[in-house]
Amino acid sequence: MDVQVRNGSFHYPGGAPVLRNVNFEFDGRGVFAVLGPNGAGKTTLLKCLLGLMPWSTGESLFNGKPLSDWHRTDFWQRAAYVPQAKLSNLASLSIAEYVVLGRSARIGLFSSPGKADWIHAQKALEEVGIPHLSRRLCSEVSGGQLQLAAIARALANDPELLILDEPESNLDFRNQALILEVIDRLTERGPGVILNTHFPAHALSRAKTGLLVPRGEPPVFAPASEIFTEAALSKLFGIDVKIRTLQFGSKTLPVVAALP
Ligand SMILES: Nc1ncnc2c1ncn2[C@@H]1O[C@H](COP(=O)(O)OP(=O)(O)OP(=O)(O)O)[C@@H](O)[C@H]1O
Repeated sequence: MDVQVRNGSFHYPGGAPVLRNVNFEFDGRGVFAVLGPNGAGKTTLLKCLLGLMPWSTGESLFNGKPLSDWHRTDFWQRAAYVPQAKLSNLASLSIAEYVVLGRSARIGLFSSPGKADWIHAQKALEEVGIPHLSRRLCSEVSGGQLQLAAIARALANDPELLILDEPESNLDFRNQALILEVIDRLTERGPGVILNTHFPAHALSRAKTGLLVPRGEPPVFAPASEIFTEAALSKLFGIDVKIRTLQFGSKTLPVVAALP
């Protein structure tokens, strides 16, 4: 699904502007990365993009159509959003029940999930490597496992567009790699991924295009090769950043270091 933001700006009621002059386009193929320091407005940007909070000015368009013209159910059958992990009020659900909720936009308002919905949920749990946790309560798994379940919940919806807000932040080294693998498999099959990440190496290794979100300045939209550079990242984070590549057989992996 093609995604565009035109002239987006946002301020909380009575507050200073958090975002201004947000302009970007993602063709819905591969990975689009969002990178910036804490508090710059990346989560706010994702919420405004998806209409979960209203842009103060500007608009989001999906497949060229303003979000306001989309039927909500139609939109949420195609898009899935994974916010930063929170247990909230879902603690009493099993992981399988939590994941099947990802099918909500495809299940009638007064209907219960059918066999096909449970199969989708189980497949999604397998995709993120935690099918064995399906009967466990959400309150009985770790923060990282809950994060994996949240991603499974989004995958259960078979989205065309997946929006991930810091999906790796709660995860150990192995599970971070697992999520990147899931993203790779997914984007090969078709769905596009918008990835808000605190890991420049993840943005650098996956994204074709992206958005740098500095604090208090308009975001910079450009091809990854232009914005995920030592100079741009050093300026963005206010610290000397060095990028090197490591070769492992046929794989080239970027390594990004911040030098104090
Ligand atoms: N409900 C709110 N009311 C007022 N200000 C808020 C609210 N939520 C967030 N903010 C402020 O808006 C700014 C942007 O917050 P946001 O969560 O979008 O940043 P972020 O770039 O996603 O940060 P992080 O990388 O730390 O997750 C911050 O300065 C934050 O303090």
